[in-house]
Amino acid sequence: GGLSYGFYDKSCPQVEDIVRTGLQIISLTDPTSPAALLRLMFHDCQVQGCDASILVDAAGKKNLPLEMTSTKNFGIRKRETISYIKSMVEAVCPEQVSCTDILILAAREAVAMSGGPWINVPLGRRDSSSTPSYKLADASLPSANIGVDGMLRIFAKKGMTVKESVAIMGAHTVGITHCFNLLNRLYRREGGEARGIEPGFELFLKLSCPQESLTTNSSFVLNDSTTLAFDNNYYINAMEGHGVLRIDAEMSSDPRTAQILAHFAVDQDDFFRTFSSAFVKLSSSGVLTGNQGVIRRRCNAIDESS
Ligand code: HEM
Ligand SMILES: [Ca+2]
Ligand SMILES: [Ca+2]
Repeated sequence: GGLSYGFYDKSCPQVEDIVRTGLQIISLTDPTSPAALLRLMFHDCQVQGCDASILVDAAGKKNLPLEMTSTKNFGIRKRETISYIKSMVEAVCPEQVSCTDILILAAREAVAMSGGPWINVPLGRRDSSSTPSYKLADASLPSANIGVDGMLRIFAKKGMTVKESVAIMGAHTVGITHCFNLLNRLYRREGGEARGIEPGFELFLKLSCPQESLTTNSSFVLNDSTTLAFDNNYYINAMEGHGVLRIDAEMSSDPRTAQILAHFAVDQDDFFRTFSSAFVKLSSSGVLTGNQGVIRRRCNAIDESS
């Protein structure tokens, strides 16, 4: 509701091209940027809706602990690239395009640029004029050790089918996981034996993330074996017991998700189609439109006057 295709046709027809160019420049300097931007979109939309709240830096007299200080946002990277693209957009169409739409378009380009589907997204989102505290982020973002139940609940709230929920998890076909997020999975197993992990792969994860490394925060493993390519390898890996996170692994044995996983592992086209409809649902959740919210001039700051 409130979003439309071609929203900027009159006010900023160049915006989609500018975002694409910006992302090409950003990925040349760091080819892992597309993955970071895709996760950034999810973490923004999950907390107070898609409203660029995650981009705001604490500043001035309102130096509050904002959502970025939540440990659930550990590993979030590349927030500043949205401000960079925003400045490119402002130079051509000042005060027309929201930071939120730029973030969604950047995530869309991130998928396409990595070899995934090109997703047609409706636009017209506005930016929040308030930012939640870290407490809302703590409560709204999934824990790194979530299982199938919790995952399905999160995406059902966004109107996704089970198939779409499995498809949106395919975002883990790109990017990395820091060892910090594997602590519970590898060394503090409260629920007993891990499901869906092949012993050789578990050994590999433990060697990549020795217990001592978990406090240093910088070591990581790849989310799938083709970490820069948006493909269906994530599902093939998960079927073989090579899922990195608990959710990546457990979907292969849960009766609600196993067959969908097996299907995406052999049908990349259907994965792409289903991912696209799931992406539109995720990126349209809890949005501000019309006269709600603002169009920020700078993505990382909320003007005291507005
Ligand atoms: C229940 C759902 C999910 C859980 C529990 C989860 C958990 C995680 C965790 C723990 C990481 C590792 C972060 C790090 O250590 O730096 C990660 C990475 C990532 N996630 Fe998810 N995720 C979920 C859903 C999603 C969704 C819906 C998307 C996007 C549509 C997404 C995209 C990504 C991407 C692209 C990365 C790699 C980020 C990078 O390379 O910096 N995830 N996820
Ligand atoms: Ca948000
Ligand atoms: Ca991949």
